[in-house]
Amino acid sequence: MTHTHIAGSIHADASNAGPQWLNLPEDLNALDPALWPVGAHRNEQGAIVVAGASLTDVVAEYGTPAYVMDEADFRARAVAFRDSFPGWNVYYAGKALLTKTVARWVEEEGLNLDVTTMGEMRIALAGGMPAARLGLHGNNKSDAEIRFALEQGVGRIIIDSFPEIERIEAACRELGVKAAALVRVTTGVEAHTHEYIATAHEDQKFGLSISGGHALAALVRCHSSAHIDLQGIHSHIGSQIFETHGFEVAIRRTMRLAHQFRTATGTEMPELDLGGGFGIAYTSADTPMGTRELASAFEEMIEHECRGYGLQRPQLSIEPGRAICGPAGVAVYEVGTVKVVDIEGGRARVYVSVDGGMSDNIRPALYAAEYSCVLANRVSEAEPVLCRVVGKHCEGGDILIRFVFLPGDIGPGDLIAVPGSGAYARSMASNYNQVPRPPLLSVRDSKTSVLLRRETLDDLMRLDVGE
Ligand SMILES: Cc1ncc(COP(=O)(O)O)c(C=O)c1O
Ligand SMILES: N[C@@H](CCCC[NH3+])C(=O)O
Repeated sequence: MTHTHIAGSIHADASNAGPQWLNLPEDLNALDPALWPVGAHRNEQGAIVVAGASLTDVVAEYGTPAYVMDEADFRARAVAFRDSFPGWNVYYAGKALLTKTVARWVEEEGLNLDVTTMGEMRIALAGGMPAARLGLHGNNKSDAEIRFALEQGVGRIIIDSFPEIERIEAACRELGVKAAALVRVTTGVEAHTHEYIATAHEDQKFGLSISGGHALAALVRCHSSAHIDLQGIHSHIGSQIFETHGFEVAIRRTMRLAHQFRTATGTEMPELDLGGGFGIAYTSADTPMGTRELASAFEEMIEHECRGYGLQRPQLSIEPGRAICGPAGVAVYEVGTVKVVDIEGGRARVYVSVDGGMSDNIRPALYAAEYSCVLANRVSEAEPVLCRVVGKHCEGGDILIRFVFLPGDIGPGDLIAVPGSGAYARSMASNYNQVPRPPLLSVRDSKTSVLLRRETLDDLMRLDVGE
């Protein structure tokens, strides 16, 4: 197959250089190890290989779009958290990506699992995660969810409101059990991330405010409840965070709250859960922290606060999601069209359309999240061209990658692969435009397994029970 330079004379000159953070890569065929599953490389034909499987072979069998997870990479990242935080409870946040198999990997690597809904509880249990190792979150848990969690013996419920305390007490009374619980608090931290994924500033739906006094009132209320076994304080400041500063403020405020709780009740708070939110690299401009670096920063901050208040070191917990599954997953798409569009200033933009889009990755549309991609089925020596990768949906905002340099001979039938697609892509996927959701495949020692099969039009037709 010959590859024509469809993008014509559009070169990576200054006027088409894209945003400041985007560097012109020295080698467009290279795979930045900061973005890709460990060991990802190109084979002799130039195709990308993940965990021993070439993406061209994988899509020849399963089609595109597809999410491809490197099982060993996922497990290694889970183990890195487990081993970097010895003595801590590490809960993998299932909202980032959860299937029965993923729950099994998490269980086998000795992590616990954070779930948010009946669906997540059911999948986690079906995957063999013991109920005692589940933590149930949610700002609007239903009675059915609370009851199910208590019946199954879910290890802890993270309480998010006063009405929920009453609902839990009522269910406990009925079932004759006591609920282990933490109270999620709002620390007022303005995490440096997108507004929609920052969760500790005051004006949002999660948790009970420390500054408003609701958090302490809820803790005291739970402490005195005959039906609740209060385990601790929970804080989650947001997601895709790169610095420790926000966590430092959260630790200071939650430890002061623990001190106030001891003053009010004479009891030390047994546990502090700092939530998740640890950022990953989606483009080469991102610089996430390592797990050991995070652990020692947190340990130091907590020790400092404990010393200051004369508190014992509480049991500590974290809930990483994205940082475990995100970099282990790659999304593969087939290019359908390449179009050069004139834009202002006599410039042009190259639109590369792929066979997926906002239905399989809503993050760019929802959070203006940046991604990167490379040509996946071959190498190319063509000149780099600044491209915009878009999906196939009826929506102008259906943009997967706003700015990326791709070889100028990219064309229909080529594959592109998007690293960092293991988190919040399949788990947030939709059927917009009646598009069936892609399969989730995992590769281990060159062998590919299906974790979630591709949805079919028959699946969609079966849901439509109207006349
Ligand atoms: C309570 C809670 N814990 C953990 C997480 C996981 O976050 P991340 O995937 O960014 O680590 C989230 C999501 O932001 C969350 O809401
Ligand atoms: N879903 C978000 C993160 C927040 C999810 C959990 N509170 C993302 O894709 O980045």
